[in-house]
Amino acid sequence: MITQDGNHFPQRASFDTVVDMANEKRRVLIADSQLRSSSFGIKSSDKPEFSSAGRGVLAHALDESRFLLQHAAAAMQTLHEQISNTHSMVVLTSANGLVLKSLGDIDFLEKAAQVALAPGFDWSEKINGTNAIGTALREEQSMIVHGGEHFMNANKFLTCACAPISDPYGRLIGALDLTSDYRSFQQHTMALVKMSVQMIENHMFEDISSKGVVIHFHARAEFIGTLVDGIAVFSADGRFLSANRSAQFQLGLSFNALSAHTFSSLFGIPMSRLYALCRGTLTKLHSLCLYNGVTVSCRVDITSSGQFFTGQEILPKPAIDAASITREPLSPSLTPKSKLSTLRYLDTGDAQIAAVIQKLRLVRGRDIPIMILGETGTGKELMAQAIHGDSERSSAPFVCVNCASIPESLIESELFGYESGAFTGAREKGVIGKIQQANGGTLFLDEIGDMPRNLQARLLRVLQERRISPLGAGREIAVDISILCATNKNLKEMIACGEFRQDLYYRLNGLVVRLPALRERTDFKFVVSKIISSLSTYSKPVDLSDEVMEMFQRYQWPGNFRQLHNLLRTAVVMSGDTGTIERLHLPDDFLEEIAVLPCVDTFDIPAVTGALTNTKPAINPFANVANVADITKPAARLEEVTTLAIAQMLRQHKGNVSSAAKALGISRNTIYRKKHQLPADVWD
Ligand SMILES: Nc1ncnc2c1ncn2[C@@H]1O[C@H](COP(=O)(O)OP(=O)(O)OP(=O)(O)O)[C@@H](O)[C@H]1O
Repeated sequence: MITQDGNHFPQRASFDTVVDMANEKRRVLIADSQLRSSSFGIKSSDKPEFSSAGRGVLAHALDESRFLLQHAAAAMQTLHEQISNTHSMVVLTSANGLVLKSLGDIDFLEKAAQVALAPGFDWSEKINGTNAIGTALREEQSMIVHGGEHFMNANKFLTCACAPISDPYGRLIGALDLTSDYRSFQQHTMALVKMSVQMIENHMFEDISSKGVVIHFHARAEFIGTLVDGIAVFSADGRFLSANRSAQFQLGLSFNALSAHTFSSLFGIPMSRLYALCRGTLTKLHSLCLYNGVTVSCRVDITSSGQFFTGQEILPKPAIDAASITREPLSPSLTPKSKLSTLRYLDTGDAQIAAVIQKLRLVRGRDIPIMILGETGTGKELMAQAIHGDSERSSAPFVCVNCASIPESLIESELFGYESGAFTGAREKGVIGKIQQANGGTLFLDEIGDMPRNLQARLLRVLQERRISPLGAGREIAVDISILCATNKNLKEMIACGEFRQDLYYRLNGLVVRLPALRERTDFKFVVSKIISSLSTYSKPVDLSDEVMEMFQRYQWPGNFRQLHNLLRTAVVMSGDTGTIERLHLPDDFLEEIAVLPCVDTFDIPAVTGALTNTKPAINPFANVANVADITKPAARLEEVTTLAIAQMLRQHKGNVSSAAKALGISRNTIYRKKHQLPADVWD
C-alpha cells in the first residue's frame, strides 16, 4: 500500500501498526536531520542567522514562484481563516526554503518576527538546522517538528507542520507550513496543511488541463470533483502527462513510475475507445477498470479542438463548443484551423471590450505592435494571450516578460540571454534569452513602463532590426517575433519626465487599446456568474445573494478581476453546499471597506447604476457622519472616501479609536492602518 505521502506499508498492517511505523519513521527522519544539522557546522546554541536574503534575491524568487503564489493564494487565505486567533502563522516557501509569503495572527506575528517567518528569510536545514520546512523539503515529504525537536534552541518554542508542494509535472516547487507556539499544538494541524496543499496542487491542474485529455476518477462517484478527486492528464495519443496526489494514490504508483505508462496501460482501454465512449456525453460518468483491478467512475474533459479543458477556465465557452463536441469525432488529428477564437471568449457583452476586440481583429496577422493599457488586474495578460492564440503564430511560443518583477541586474540576461562564460556566475551552457525563446511566436512585455532606461535603447534596436546579440556572444541572431506590451503607467507622463524613451514608445504603440476597469464594465453580472461557474464546476451551482451582488456592484474593485477572482474563490469554498454566497462568506477586510462606502442611492456609480435599480440599499454607515456631501461626489475615490469617513468619525468621537471603529462598524486595526493618511486634528 502507498499512502498519499508516498510511504510504503505492508498490505495488511493494522491501523495501530501503521501509526507506530509512521511515528518511528518520523523519529528516524528527525534524528537524521539532527545529524545533518551538526554536519553543517551549526550548534544548537547558535543564534539563527536571520539576515534577510535581500530584496533582489526575494524579488527573483517571487518572480520564479509566480505560478506557485498565484495558485496558493486562496488556499493560504482559507487556511489562515481556519486557524485565526490560534497564535499561528501560515507560511509559503520556495523549494529552497525561502519564505515567499506569510499570513498570521498579529500577536504571534510579532513573536514570529523574532524567528523571521517573514518573506525573504531562509528556513533551509543548512541555515536553521532541523525544522519542519527545511526537513520536509529535504525529505520531500510532510513533517511535523515539535518544540525541542528543533535543532536550534531559539526555535524550540515553535511547533511546525509542513508539507511539500509539487507542480503538475511532479517537480518540487515549494512548501506550505503552519507554525504555532508549541503549547498550542493540535493533532489535526498536519491534516489541515495536507488538505491545503492538495487544494493548491489540484488548482494547478487548471494550467496543464489545456494540454491534454483530463480524466477525473474515483472509486466512489460522489468524490469526483472534490478534494480527493483523482486527476490524470494524458496527451491526445494517450501518453501520461501528469497526475495529482490522489491519482497517484489510487493507482498505487509514484509520479515517476506513472511516466512509463499510457492511458491504456492504466485504464485498460485504448484512447480511441475513450473518445468513442465520450462522444456527446462529456458530463456523463463512465465506469472503467484500473490496471490493478479496481473499478472507478470517470469523467473526461475534452474540447472540440483537440485541446482539452477541466471546466476550470474563467472564460465563457461559446454555445457552439458543446454542439461541435457532440457532432465531431474527438480525433487528436484535428488541425489548428478548427480552433475556436480565443478573443471571442473575452467578448462577454461589454461595449468597450467589444470595440477593443473589433480593433484587434482588424490588425490580425499584420504583426503590428499592440500596446494594452489598463489598471492592474483588468486582464491585460489574458488579452495578450488571446491575441496570440488567435494569430497565425499560435502554435509557436507565447513568451511573457514581466519587466517589473525581474531585478534590474537580471533583466538584460533574461531578455537577451548569454553565452557560456559571459560573466562570473554565468551558467556553464549559457542561457537563451526570452526574445530568442519567442522566436516565431509572440513576445509579451508586461509592465513595460518598468523597463530600465538603459535597456530601452537595446530593446528599441531589437524592434528595429529584429536581431539580438546575447551577452558574450560576439554575433547577432535574427529573430522573428510579434510584439505585445502592457502597462498601467502613464507612459506619456514618463516620457515628459525623461523616464521613458519617446522613440521606443512610438515603436511599441502600433495599436493602443485600453481595457476598462471592472467597475466600468456593463457585463459585470455576467462575468461574476462566469467566474463562479468556473470555480464551482464540480459542485452544485452557486449563486450570489441579492445583498452580496449589491455590495459587489457598489464596490470599486481596485484589484479588478484578480481581486474579484480571489474573493469568489474563497467565497465559493466557504459557501459549501448551501448554494448561495452570503455576506458571511465574504472576507472581513472587504466588508470593512464596503461598510464605509455610501449605499447606492447616495452614490452615482456610472457602470452599475442601471443594474442596481431594483436592489435593496444596504445600511448606510454614513448616516451618522456629519457633512456627508463632501464624500458623495461621484469622482471621489474609494481610498479618499474611506479616509474621509474615518477622519470625520474620529473627530466626532474626539479621537477615540474604539468608539469611531464601533460607529463605523469596522475594526480598530483598519483605523490604525490608515493612521498615516489621517489629518492630525482628528486626534484632538
Ligand atoms: N475577462 C475576464 N474574465 C474572468 N477573469 C479574468 C478576465 N480577465 C482577467 N481575468 C483574471 O484576472 C486575473 C488577472 O488577469 P491579468 O493577469 O490578465 O491582468 P493584468 O491586467 O495583466 O494584471 P497586471 O497589470 O497586475 O499584470 C487573472 O487571474 C485572470 O485569469
